[in-house]
Amino acid sequence: MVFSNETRKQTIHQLKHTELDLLIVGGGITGAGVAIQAAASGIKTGLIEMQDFAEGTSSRSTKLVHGGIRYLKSFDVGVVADTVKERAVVQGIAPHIPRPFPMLLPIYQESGSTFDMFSVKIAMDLYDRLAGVEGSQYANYTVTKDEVLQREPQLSADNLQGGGVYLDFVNNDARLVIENIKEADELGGLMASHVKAVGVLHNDAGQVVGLHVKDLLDDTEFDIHAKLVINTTGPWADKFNALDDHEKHAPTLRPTKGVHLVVDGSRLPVPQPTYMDTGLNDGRMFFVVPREGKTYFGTTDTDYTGDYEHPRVEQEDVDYLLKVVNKRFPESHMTIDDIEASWAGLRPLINDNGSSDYNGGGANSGKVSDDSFTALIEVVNAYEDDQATRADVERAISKLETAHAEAGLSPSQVSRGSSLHQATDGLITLSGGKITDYRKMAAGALALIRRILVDRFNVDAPAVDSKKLQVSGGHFDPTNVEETMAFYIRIGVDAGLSEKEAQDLANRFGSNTSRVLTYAVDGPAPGLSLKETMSLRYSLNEEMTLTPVDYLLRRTNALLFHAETLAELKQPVVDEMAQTLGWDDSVKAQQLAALNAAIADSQLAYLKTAPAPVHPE
Ligand SMILES: Cc1cc2nc3c(=O)[nH]c(=O)nc-3n(C[C@H](O)[C@H](O)[C@H](O)COP(=O)(O)OP(=O)(O)OC[C@H]3O[C@@H](n4cnc5c(N)ncnc54)[C@H](O)[C@@H]3O)c2cc1C
Ligand SMILES: O=P(O)(O)OC[C@H](O)CO
Repeated sequence: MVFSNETRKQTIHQLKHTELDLLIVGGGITGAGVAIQAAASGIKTGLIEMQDFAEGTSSRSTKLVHGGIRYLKSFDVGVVADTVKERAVVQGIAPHIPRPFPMLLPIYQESGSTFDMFSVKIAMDLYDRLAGVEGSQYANYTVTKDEVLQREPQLSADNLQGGGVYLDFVNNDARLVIENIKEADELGGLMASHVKAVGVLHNDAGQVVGLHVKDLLDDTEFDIHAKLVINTTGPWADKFNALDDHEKHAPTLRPTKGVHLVVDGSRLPVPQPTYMDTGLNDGRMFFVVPREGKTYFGTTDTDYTGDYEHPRVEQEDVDYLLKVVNKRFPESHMTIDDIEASWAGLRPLINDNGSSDYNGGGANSGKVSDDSFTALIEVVNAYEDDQATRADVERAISKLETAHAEAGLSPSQVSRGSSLHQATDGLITLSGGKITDYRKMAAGALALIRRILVDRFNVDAPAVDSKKLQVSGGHFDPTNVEETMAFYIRIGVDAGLSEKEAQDLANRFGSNTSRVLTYAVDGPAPGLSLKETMSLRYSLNEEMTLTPVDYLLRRTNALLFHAETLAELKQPVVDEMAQTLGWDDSVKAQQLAALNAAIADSQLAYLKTAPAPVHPE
């Protein structure tokens, strides 16, 4: 049991009895990126995640590693420059995960268009230059209206001018997280899922020295002591900071919900990822992405104040996305009954203007939100009562210096930049950003963490080159992906798999494939194929997979892109997990019920069976 339910018990024991150098709270891509770099530097690192790893936003993205070409329109060149350069870095450290897949950008002449044929070429040239792909096989080019329709004959031809084609990457977001977490564990990090931070510990000097946490698997509570704590809780960042009763953390997040829907590829056949204006003059662009015989499309971008752990797809989200897809693909006549799966996630957008050094500020508008204004007044009052320092006031003012008109920005206008901040009690918060620039965000945080460790604690942790720090499964030459995959496919076939099955495992597990193949020496588990047996047993023993939903949604994506296999797959998966994890019948029944609920939610059963709205005559 390398990274499993068994080893989790030992990890919890160590977290209780070790003073860490660094405690990370939040096991999405941001926390995972910090964990792998900290552990690689020899920093005594712990990470706690209250759900499954990646169960928050980092398994609910558009599953792209991309620079956000549309951000060029709002001159957020800083974010684009950071993220588009990071595409190649992420591919280099996780070569079995992001794959290059040129994007088609159809251009329509209509009010509110993001680009026209002239500006799209400028944007693509800038995008390529920032990414360093000019002159390569992936250099961008424009195509005529006929060429666009040749590629996607179902696209509406009305006002279609032509299109652009430029490089971006498709990604497996949840897999990228778990591979970082596994590597951090391999490097000595203490990684624990289903542990929730419920309080912040301070010493007599008012400095943060750890967290009070709850193991959600057995409801026990305990303290974890650490020299430094970093908040990487994404959309929850303000909620977590509110636990810190020694500090007045101004709210910074403006979470917006984004929804994706999945249909069979035959219902919406696109040969490549396609990105275009919605055509509703709402400032939104819209992805349509082919994946494993399906097509998914999205997203919405709406302010959100609901349940952060379970953001739901609502009728208005479905109506919006179907309206857009039926406008752009008028022959598809898509309805809710075509939807096979769906997911909703929360963007951790930074509402205030105190973005990190990674991002450009916005035009100085002078207008600020009530929250920011109140926070400033409170810190000035505290200063006058000798409860805050001059630095606190200066920090609050600096947050307003390049103020966006926060209240005036639509969700899609808010920068996708990141923020790195240390409060006076020492608590560090790394928030915002995207999956694509997670490595760079973490590198910035590690530079701060290493500086504090040496200045305050005389802990001198060596820097690592995070651009070469490969994740689990990614230990091979990133310039040789096809040949490496061919090798793992060959050994998979030798182990009794079909070519297709071997390819699936090689794509999923990369350089770990050799270990995966050892997990079915005694043949397939009852009701499972040899491939599924290998994959499930490896995932239970080496990927901290604790529930059927962990496996079918986040470790394999079957729930999203292979809905037709679930009826046959779910019971044998639950049976094999029960066998391995020692579940009694009642636990088994609970797990099967939770899986059925997750499948029903993904398939929008609660909307499909809802009575049709009664329209007044
Ligand atoms: C619809 C949509 C589409 C997107 N598409 C893309 C894309 O294609 N490419 C891209 O690069 N980016 C994309 N993004 C942005 C990207 O998904 C996010 O920036 C990124 O996933 C945020 O990761 P995170 O680790 O900061 O947050 P999360 O992944 O949400 O992780 C935070 C974790 O903290 C945990 N947590 C919270 N409170 C506590 C606590 N008290 N104790 C313990 N744990 C706690 C949560 O359970 C959660 O797992 C998209 C986002 C959305 C919503
Ligand atoms: O935040 P947006 O609007 O750029 O949308 C996120 C995309 O779907 C992929 O990053």
